[in-house]
Amino acid sequence: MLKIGIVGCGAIGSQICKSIDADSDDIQIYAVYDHNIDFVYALKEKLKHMKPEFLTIEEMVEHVDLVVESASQKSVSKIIPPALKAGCDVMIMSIGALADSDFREYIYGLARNYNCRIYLPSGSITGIDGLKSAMSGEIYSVTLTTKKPPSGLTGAPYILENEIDLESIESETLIFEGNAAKAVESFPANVNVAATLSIAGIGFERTTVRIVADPHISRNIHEIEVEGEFGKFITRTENIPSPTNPKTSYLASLSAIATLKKIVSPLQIGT
Ligand SMILES: NC(=O)C1=CN([C@@H]2O[C@H](COP(=O)(O)OP(=O)(O)OC[C@H]3O[C@@H](n4cnc5c(N)ncnc54)[C@H](OP(=O)(O)O)[C@@H]3O)[C@@H](O)[C@H]2O)C=CC1
Ligand SMILES: O=C([O-])CC(=O)C(=O)O
Repeated sequence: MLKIGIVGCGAIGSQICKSIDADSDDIQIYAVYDHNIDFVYALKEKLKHMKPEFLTIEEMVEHVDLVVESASQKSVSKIIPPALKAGCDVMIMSIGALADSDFREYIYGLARNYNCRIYLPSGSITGIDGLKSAMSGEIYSVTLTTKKPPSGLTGAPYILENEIDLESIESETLIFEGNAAKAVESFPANVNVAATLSIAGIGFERTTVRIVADPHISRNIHEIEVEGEFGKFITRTENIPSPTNPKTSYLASLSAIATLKKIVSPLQIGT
């Protein structure tokens, strides 16, 4: 039985709990934590089989095998180092926090020293399997084009700093183009997938990101184009947003659940 603790009980954390509660004999939600205490109690009430404890990160690492971060980029530095130092594996959803190369190397070092694993789910994109395979040869370019309804970009630092009036956008508009390092810093709650692509592929400096606001779409669309020695692939994922957080696609939660199930399965499929 894999005992897990979840920090962050919003769209992704709640969906993980509900799905594991409904359908897993091999995984136990042992503990949950969110700084919105009401969210935690509301979630606990919805679970039919499991009765997770409400524990802080310092408390939960004493009991669980794996800690899931589904909170925010800022929370990652508070959650992941103590979990690894306590010998827990970790799964990170706010992958943009790993754009900081010093922090990234620090947690890779902790994982090596404490013999732990760091899981980074594919999230709301498709094509990570192909990119990982292609990385065994030379890659020439990786481009992510993310298209969201303007409302899905509200509150992003780049939007605020550049005083972009999202409500006045009437047609498909390119809002940002740059490398993944800058994209993740500018849109921390929108393009964690750019960080996932960078880590799986050619890095934050060489991965290109385009962010488009389109008032005529209701889905979060991620298009990925990879060119390399192998040839070229293109993926396009049209994501239904999570009902409780339109910035987050439902597939991101499903990907976290699939990663947990993969950990406890004897069958490892895909690259
Ligand atoms: N890898 C991927 O493909 C994807 C990653 N994400 C990322 O995953 C993370 C979770 O997403 P989602 O579930 O939609 O987010 P939500 O905002 O729906 O839920 C996150 C919850 O965690 C809480 N929280 C934030 N910081 C802390 C902290 N330090 N300690 C305890 N609780 C905290 C939040 O509270 P409050 O809001 O009050 O701070 C909120 O209740 C986000 O960072 C998001 O950007 C999202 C989609 C795809
Ligand atoms: O869920 C999505 O569509 C993508 C997202 O928010 C992220 O990568 O942070």
